Amino acid sequence: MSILDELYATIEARKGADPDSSWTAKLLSKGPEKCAEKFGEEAVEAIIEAVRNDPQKLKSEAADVLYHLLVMLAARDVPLADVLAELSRRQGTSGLTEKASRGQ
Ligand SMILES: N=c1c2ncn([C@@H]3O[C@H](COP(=O)(O)OP(=O)(O)OP(=O)(O)O)[C@@H](O)[C@H]3O)c2ncn1[C@@H]1O[C@H](COP(=O)(O)O)[C@@H](O)[C@H]1O
Repeated sequence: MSILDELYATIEARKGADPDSSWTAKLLSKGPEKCAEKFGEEAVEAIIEAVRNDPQKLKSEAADVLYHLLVMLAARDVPLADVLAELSRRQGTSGLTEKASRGQ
């Protein structure tokens, strides 16, 4: 099991837990829209560090982005396995082919 699988399982286990007992439970209790908003904030923070070219801070912000992506997926009951399967499906196909298949 990868660290992402383990983290997703931990996040899933926090659903319905006492919001005072865990940051994840508290965030999930605020609903999927709040989880999405939080993901957006963390993504912007990562973008800022990438533009500033601060690799140490970018590493930390990227970890926050991954964590909040998993919380957002869990909040909408989208299994991490489905996202990984989609990435697997795309393996070996050109990014240009992928873009064309979406009509872009
Ligand atoms: N990876 C993380 C992780 N990354 C970031 N965060 C939290 O996400 C929050 C985001 O930081 P912010 O400064 O934006 O949050 P804030 O200012 O406190 O909140 P706002 O008022 O801005 O909404 C911080 O409080 C971090 O602690 C995380 N919280 C939990 N995890 C993982 O989730 C597991 C379960 O955590 P709990 O649910 O807290 O037990 C942990 O063992 C970790 O592995």
